[in-house]
Amino acid sequence: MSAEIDPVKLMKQEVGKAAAALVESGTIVGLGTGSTTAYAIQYIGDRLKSGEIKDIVGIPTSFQAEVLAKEYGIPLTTLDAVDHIDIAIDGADEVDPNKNLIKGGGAAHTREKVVDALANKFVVVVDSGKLVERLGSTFKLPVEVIPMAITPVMRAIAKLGGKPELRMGIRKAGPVITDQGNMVVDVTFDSIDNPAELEKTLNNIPGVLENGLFVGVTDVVLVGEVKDGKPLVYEM
Ligand SMILES: O=C[C@H](O)[C@H](O)[C@H](O)COP(=O)(O)O
Repeated sequence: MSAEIDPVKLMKQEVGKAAAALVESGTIVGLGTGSTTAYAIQYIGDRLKSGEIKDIVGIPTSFQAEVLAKEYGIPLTTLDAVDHIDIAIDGADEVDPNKNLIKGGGAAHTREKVVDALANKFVVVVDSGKLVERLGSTFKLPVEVIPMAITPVMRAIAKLGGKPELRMGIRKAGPVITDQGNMVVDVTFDSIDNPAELEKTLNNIPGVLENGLFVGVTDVVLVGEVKDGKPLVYEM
């Protein structure tokens, strides 16, 4: 009897492989965070190992991406050592029809925004369950906040009409702590009508480091889908 293959895992694998195929020899590659990008990192490593591509360097967007890149043999560098990024590959929690995103489900959105926004080509990898008509409809908006400002920031967000919740750790007592040593507030908004404006408004609250709205940054969205039991990838 053959074991059931998880369709979501299959979509993530296929879309990760499709994104990894876009990486060319001699390029600087932004390495995103999350379970979908993890497959892209794995396949980039496979292509390097097989000699299909050579001379690439990665810029990780998180501790997780750094660990995976090392595991799969991708040499790493930092933003201090390069003057551009050719391509960045990263996941998302929601994608709207204008290719705007909510990111930060893994609390990595601050570094991701730095790297993804610098890339000449920013490729988003998602399974079809992440596509939404309106941002905020299925996922709470992550906001990274410096710890001493957590109470006033939550108050300010509530005044904007959001319902903020401090993100708590799983198998760790207390709040989630980001790679920068900060906390994350997940905010429910009844409706995000103007993502560009909300992105700026939230970042303007003293104590907010960065929020998970990525507006006007994406170049390509690769979507993984399973149809009749078979995985397929298309560009949105
Ligand atoms: O902070 C995490 C990132 O923004 C991820 O790229 C995002 O949460 C999507 O992750 P996944 O591919 O695991 O759904």
